[in-house]
Amino acid sequence: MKIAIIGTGNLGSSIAKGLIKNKSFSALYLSDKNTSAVNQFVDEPYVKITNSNATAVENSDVVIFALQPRHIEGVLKEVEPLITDDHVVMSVAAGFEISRIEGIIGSDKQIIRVMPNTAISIGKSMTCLSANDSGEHKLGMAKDIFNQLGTTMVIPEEQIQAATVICASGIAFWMRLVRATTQGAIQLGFEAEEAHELALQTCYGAASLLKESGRHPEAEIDRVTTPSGCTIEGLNEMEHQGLSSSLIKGINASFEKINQIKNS
Ligand SMILES: NC(=O)C1=CN([C@@H]2O[C@H](COP(=O)(O)OP(=O)(O)OC[C@H]3O[C@@H](n4cnc5c(N)ncnc54)[C@H](OP(=O)(O)O)[C@@H]3O)[C@@H](O)[C@H]2O)C=CC1
Ligand SMILES: O=C(O)[C@@H]1CCC=N1
Repeated sequence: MKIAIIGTGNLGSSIAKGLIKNKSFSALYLSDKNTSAVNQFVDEPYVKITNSNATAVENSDVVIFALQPRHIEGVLKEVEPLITDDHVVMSVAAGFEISRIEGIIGSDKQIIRVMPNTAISIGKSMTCLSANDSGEHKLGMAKDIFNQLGTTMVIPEEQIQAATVICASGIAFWMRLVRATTQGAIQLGFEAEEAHELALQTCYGAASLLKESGRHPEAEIDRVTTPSGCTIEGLNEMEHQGLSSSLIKGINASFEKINQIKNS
């Protein structure tokens, strides 16, 4: 499989890193105006780094557009004459709907919207996928690619905005919680590095326990909260201060913003 990534910034370079780690391509073209984020891969076998989006498209089967919403339209117009019926066009651009891509390259082209997060660089992304009618039969192939880089879920396109908030932005929300826990641990007397390790491994343990046990978070919480103990004291204070409510409000604010991006 010959893959091109156009736009190798934060997310494009993360996807490249994950793909290179897995060696899951016969050629990987990485195209950007400024390739500094991927120059580290210059000696990797079958990886070609270029400033030419056209070269990347012409030499690939799958083209992943990892551009900011304000740039994707111009680049799609630039390479549109080179996109054939055999290409699978993937876009990770937040808020940029399949109908807008179809409006530029045609609804007969195979198009898949892909919404990963930056953990794709280490093979731990939650990646949501949606296709247009022409691209529907390529969803299996897309799942094969992205299952090597984490977990995938095929969803209707109407839900991609929500998935962007929960999974793509969501990784930042979780990191902020880790950071806040670290700050609390420092206040309780740990050195910063120790505090970070304590917070991180505890967060990792919580996610792993839920994933492996399949149990509801509240069932696991019940196993931690000793009656009249310190855990329920802390949890109740957090809820009095609006922990769950503030997370849900943040998720809704993020969703409102992405809908503004969609309509701009
Ligand atoms: N970052 C994330 O975690 C996630 C991002 N997304 C979406 O992915 C997209 C990319 O985001 P992100 O990686 O953070 O953005 P970045 O700005 O980091 O990356 C975009 C890259 O595209 C380059 N670029 C701009 N114009 C062109 C062009 N004409 N030809 C080739 N390359 C060009 C930019 O160069 P320059 O900087 O010089 O303009 C930059 O290196 C966005 O649409 C975002 O919504 C989706 C999920 C998660
Ligand atoms: O913040 C953003 O708009 C992009 C989309 C999701 C993650 N980063």
